[in-house]
Amino acid sequence: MPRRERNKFVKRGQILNLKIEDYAFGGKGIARLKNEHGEFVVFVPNTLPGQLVKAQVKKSSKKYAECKLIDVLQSSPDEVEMPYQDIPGAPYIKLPIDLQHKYKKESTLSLFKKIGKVDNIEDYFDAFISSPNVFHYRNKMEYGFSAIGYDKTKQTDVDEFTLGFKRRGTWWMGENLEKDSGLFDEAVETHLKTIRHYCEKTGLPPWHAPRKTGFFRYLVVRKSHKTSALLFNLVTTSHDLSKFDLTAFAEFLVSLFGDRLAGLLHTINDEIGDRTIATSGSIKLVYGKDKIVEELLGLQFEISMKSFFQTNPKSAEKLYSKVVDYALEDREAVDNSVVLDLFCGTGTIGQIIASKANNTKIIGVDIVASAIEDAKKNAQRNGIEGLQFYAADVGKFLTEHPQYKNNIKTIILDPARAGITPKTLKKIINLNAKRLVYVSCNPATQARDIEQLGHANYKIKKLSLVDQFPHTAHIETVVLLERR
Ligand SMILES: C[S@@+](CC[C@H](N)C(=O)[O-])C[C@H]1O[C@@H](n2cnc3c(N)ncnc32)[C@H](O)[C@@H]1O
Repeated sequence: MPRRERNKFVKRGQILNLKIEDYAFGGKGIARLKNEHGEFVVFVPNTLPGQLVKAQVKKSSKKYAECKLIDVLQSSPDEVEMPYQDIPGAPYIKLPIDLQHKYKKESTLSLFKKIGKVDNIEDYFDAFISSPNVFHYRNKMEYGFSAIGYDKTKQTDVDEFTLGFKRRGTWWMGENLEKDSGLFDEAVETHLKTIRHYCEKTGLPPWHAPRKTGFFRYLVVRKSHKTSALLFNLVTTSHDLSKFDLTAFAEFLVSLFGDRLAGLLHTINDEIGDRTIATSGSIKLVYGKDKIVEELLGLQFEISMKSFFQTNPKSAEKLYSKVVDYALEDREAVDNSVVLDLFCGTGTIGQIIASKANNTKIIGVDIVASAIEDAKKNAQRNGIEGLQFYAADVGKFLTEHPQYKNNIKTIILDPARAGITPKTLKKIINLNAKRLVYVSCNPATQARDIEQLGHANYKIKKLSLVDQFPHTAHIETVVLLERR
């Protein structure tokens, strides 16, 4: 054994049984090991205080180790029975929602203290906004086909046609979704096993991840919470396609969902990478329409299979209302002026502000051209004027448009999980805006950026947390910053 490994408290690859005692940001359970040298901390994602878990060490240093969860050996006394199937995407579903909120709030605020260096963050805390629907809140789900399943009794891999999600912690094994997971549409998930039986009966093979062969790959479903319409996308390889009757599959879906079925798309994806997004490849409409319409705060949005749209629309309404409240709190900094909506996606926030403010011009910028196209169409559809959208990298856009420097009072920021790059953040600071409303789906990178903004005299005025994804570790934050 190498010397470095010998000196460590635990070794990489080692299997440990751990009692989880605490909860760290991002859904990491904390266990503590003790020996004559003192205490050693072990993090295990997707676990919660009170559980006894089996985990494997992935990374080990002198002070702590990071593990991968293998199995929950004993539930936490806080957990309650649920009528739903346990899936990797909802590791905390058995924890009462109030406790989930408590863990999310405490761990997020402590992150702002540690990374953001805001010791008195509690003083700025405004609201914890719960999701209006705690269950069945999602509007999109990606189910995967697999040729390898898991035999629970024998605790081993088996050759099996599965449709559902990956087995927790594995990339090669699938697990059937036999009933409602409590996250997406109840009827779709109740019927998923019927869809699986239909596909299995064709005799065509599901995807075999290690061999990278097979026909059936994914079934993606989008739902409009406004109209209940369902849009399906069946992803297969091209091999054996002539043996599969797509029209008959569409008719079968109609027999299950009736007029809820808005459309069926078929995607051919022959790429071998299993991590390929399920909607990449050549896409063709088989039945109905390729779009569904969703409503948010009274505005209508057309959503295609590929376009980004908030996954929990009812909660997104709450999130957007908070963003708009913060922005409109100082009308003088919004009315009769230009507001930048940076990382605007499909332009939702900008449209809501434009519909409520007086004579405000919104400039939306996003790097994804199709999102900008959708943003333009949506603004037109809603009859909202005063919006201009640009498909560009925010950093490049700001370099190419120096006219905004010293001319902007309010900026909306809603970057992706990685946060804002230091170079772009500098350009945003140089705009010299009075107020920033910074929305984030990853408070860890937001806290990092807020530390930098602090050096440029932007101070937090208010902070709200929005629980967009109950039963997961995710939390969305809205922070209002003002320049002193
Ligand atoms: C969280 S989403 C924003 C969602 C948007 N506010 C909405 O409600 O539809 C983050 C967005 O940042 C965009 N993005 C990522 N990197 C970018 C960059 N360098 N420049 C511009 N946009 C970027 C992504 O395309 C994505 O739409």
